[in-house]
Amino acid sequence: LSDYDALLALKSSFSPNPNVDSWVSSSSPCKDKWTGIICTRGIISGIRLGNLNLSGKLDFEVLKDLHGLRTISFINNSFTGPIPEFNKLTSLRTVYMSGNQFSGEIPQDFFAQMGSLKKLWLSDNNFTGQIPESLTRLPYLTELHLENNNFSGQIPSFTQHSLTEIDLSNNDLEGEVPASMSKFPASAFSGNQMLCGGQLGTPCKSTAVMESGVDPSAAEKTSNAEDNKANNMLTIIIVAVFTVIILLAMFIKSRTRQDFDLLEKERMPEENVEVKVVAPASASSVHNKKPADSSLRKGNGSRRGGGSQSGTPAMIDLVVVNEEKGVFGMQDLMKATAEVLGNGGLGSAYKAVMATGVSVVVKRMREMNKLGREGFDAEIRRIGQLKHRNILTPLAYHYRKEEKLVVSEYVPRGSLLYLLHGDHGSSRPELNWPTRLKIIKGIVRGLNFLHEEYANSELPHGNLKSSNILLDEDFEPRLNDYAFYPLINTTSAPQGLFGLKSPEWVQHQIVSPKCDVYCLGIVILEIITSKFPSQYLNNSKGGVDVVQWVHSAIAEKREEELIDPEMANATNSHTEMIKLLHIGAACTESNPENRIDLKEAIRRIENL
Ligand SMILES: Nc1ncnc2c1ncn2[C@@H]1O[C@H](COP(=O)(O)OP(=O)(O)OP(=O)(O)O)[C@@H](O)[C@H]1O
Repeated sequence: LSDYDALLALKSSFSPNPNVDSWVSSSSPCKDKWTGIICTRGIISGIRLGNLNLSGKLDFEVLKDLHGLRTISFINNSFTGPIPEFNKLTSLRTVYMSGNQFSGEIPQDFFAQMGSLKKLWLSDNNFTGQIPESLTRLPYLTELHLENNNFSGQIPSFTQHSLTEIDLSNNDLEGEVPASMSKFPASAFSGNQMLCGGQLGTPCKSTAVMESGVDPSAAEKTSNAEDNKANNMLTIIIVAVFTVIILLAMFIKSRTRQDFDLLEKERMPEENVEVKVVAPASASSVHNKKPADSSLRKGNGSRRGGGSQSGTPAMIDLVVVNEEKGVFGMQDLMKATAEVLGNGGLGSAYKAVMATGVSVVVKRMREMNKLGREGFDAEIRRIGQLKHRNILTPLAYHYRKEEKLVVSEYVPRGSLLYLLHGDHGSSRPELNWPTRLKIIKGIVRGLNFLHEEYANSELPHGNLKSSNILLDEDFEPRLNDYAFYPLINTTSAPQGLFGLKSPEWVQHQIVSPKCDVYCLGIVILEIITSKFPSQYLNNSKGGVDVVQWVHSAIAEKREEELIDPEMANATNSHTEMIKLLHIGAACTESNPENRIDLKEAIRRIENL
């Protein structure tokens, strides 16, 4: 369906109404300003038909091809029936359906494909049944309004940090408000008779009492002895719960520090013990330049490596492979304030701000035993020597058989993934075309550098994706987590490296530098469309299949639809954007034989 056919089909799905008389086939939705249609440079980005006395049913499936559509609002009308299938529109960011007469249960997985959804308003309707659990898995959800309905059952646990506004008041919800939602005020839950928990001031009865189905008024009539027993049980449970909470809080507080502690505690007995340490040939470690393969006495005095007491033999804790940010050791990391950044396919990442003011990221790698200590040392040392403005060079590493650390400079603006899809509130920097083009050019320059440095490698980068592209203050990109293919255990590599999500690996386990070109294509399409690629997910649930989308749009000559509406005003640059979409498509050809090579992609991009 063309845009205009799609809107006319939507119109015919609800009852005739003079308020949408401007929607007629002889005119155009954007140019002729159809009622409620919001266009951003010729692309339909919103439908706002609130307070227009509309009624009947809504068929949203007909809007499936409106790829620029981000917002729909039908508030305060008289629509009836079950929840309309706006979940077929997987790119929607805001949905306002409050103040209608929608009714019935919402399927639990209704929102499973709506990975971009940020704001959902379904308040003041007649919905029943449980709150759909799929809402708890929407990564960018910020506002959720379900108040004044008849939702029942327990509240599922919303753990998203993005969620800042929630209203579940005046429903029939029951049970305990999940602990993860304690930051929300009592008013968010009021008017639910059977709800209990901290902020409501109604302590919950013990599970045993609730599950036994005993009516509280009947319980009151039971003997004093039973009351006392129940009260005692309740007290024990409350005390236990508080103890657990306090322990948990203490544990979380000390967790990050412990994480670092663990890294160097080799679980040695307390008495002095001889350990063999293979000292890297020219390591600039904090214990500087030990002779290779030296036998070092390790005891209580020197257990906590990183304290570089001169002359004290100690285990080599942190091997500095690049001194650009100075020389530091494990103890400096241990003294640092640390925070968890995330958990990726290769391991978890922590930010640590050291006493010197230098901020670093420490990444714990789990599955890197393919080469052994010397091989690992050689590879990281080699990476540590790389110098290119679009490459983030690691600063140091720590080696243990069961776990490795790689330390890099912290890049304050964070990743391209966060810039494109993160929740920035109102402070998200404008992502105009020149900025996006600059980012893409920086990425290919960095990638080209790696392909030259690792000309003999099967997979020079191996893990190119938006979370591994960090941006400095001027939006200059720096590639991260590259050249790990030779290090990663064979069985873990497909899970850990995005390069192995290329079709030739998935189908035939073929690895080549062209896998990096495929990843580059995904990043290009992600940057132009601002869509989260489904290719980044392991379960193909959520995100947008940008490859399929671009290939079909090109075949049908409707590439304009893919361009992020935020860039719609840059009319002079649309030709360039479409050229870049074609380059992205050529990079993501599923057959590597038909895929352009990196040099060709770079030549075309540099010509833009
Ligand atoms: N040096 C850094 N500076 C700033 N942010 C960083 C840095 N390194 C990683 N991050 C961010 O920390 C988060 C977690 O990183 P991590 O590398 O663990 O996950 P990932 O990139 O999603 O997966 P993978 O393990 O496959 O690389 C990501 O959002 C990433 O962009």
